[in-house]
Amino acid sequence: MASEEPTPTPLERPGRAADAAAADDPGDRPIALELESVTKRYAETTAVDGVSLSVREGEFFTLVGPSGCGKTTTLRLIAGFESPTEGSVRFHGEDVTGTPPEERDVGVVFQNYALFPHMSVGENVAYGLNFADPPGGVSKSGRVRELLELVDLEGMADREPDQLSGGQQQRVAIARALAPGPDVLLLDEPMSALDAQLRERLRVQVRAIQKELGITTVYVTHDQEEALAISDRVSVMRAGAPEQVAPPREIYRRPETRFVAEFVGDNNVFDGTVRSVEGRGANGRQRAALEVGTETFAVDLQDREVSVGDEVTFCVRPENLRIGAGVNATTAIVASAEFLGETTRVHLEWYGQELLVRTRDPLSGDVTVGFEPEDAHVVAIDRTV
Ligand SMILES: Nc1ncnc2c1ncn2[C@@H]1O[C@H](COP(=O)(O)OP(=O)(O)OP(=O)(O)O)[C@@H](O)[C@H]1O
Repeated sequence: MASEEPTPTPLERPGRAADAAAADDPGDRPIALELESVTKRYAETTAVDGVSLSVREGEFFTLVGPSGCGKTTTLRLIAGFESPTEGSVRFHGEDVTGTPPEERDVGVVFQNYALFPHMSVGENVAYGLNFADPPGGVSKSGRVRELLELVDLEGMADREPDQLSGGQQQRVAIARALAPGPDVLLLDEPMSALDAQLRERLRVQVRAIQKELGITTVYVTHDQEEALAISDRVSVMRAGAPEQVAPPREIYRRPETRFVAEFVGDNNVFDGTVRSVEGRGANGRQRAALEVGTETFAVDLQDREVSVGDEVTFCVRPENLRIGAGVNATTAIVASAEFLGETTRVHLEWYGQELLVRTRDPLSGDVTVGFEPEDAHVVAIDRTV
């Protein structure tokens, strides 16, 4: 008799949220939405280029990348505002490629709030119901009240949108998108119109709302720091396709390509040639001696296999470049410094290449920097054979 039970509202989805919370690894949850080999072309431009990805139930999944890499188009393909030139979109295994947006059970939040200025906050949220009855058998006003409570705007129903701050307006837009109890929430750069402080506060609130509802969420941003802070998994996109899809820590610590290494956070990227490969050290990993210009550095290979003569690209995060360190030591010249409060970001000149290092103490002149072999991460190998 399940079909006779009222549809649960998102606020009443503790089962789903609890299930999602119980499964620590999002990889254990069923797939909520999937793109398979999706391409979108506009005349000369290929906006999305053969993208395959899947998002699990209750997952917060972020598309991040530079301007024009296809983030918004990917989101619009999921929403149904665009149809793919090739490929298919599936929700819970069901093909929705030809299904119009209003039949897809998605709530969408755009960058510019898009609230109706002549309607009150409460009327704006109620509009999200699209004249349908509220889910869960609650009254329309009850539904508006519970949504405003969810987004921390209780008591604001009678205000006009222009009496609210940008962050509050965006929370009204989120409440409106959630009103009909959608299965999936899609957010396209929802914070880019806000100042830095508001953005940081709103991203904590958005994550809390998403977790409370356990709602599958796809989020678009060009801000890599925001992507790392808010997501379960991140897809770093480049030229219409994902370059790496992984949890934030993995994206940061183990970027798979030079592009990801350079796009996400500060990094020092080196190109070297393998001169020798040592056996496994105490940590069980192989270590290579890499010639970079006139220097030779010892680099842990983690699980990568290299041969003598291979060209290898590796990176070392600025916080892992140690001043005065004895291991892998080399000399660089201080070019400039930016005081950031907790730390200072120092730009060093090193054989025509810029290196970044983070320190607490002021630096000047010539400095010795080094890094531990295990703090280097190999991002690409160009084999000689
Ligand atoms: N309706 C359209 N007609 C023609 N080209 C389009 C259309 N929409 C997007 N494009 C092009 O497709 C590419 C991807 O655009 P998209 O908006 O998806 O990128 P984005 O990563 O979201 O960029 P941004 O961060 O600047 O919003 C761009 O080159 C863009 O100019």
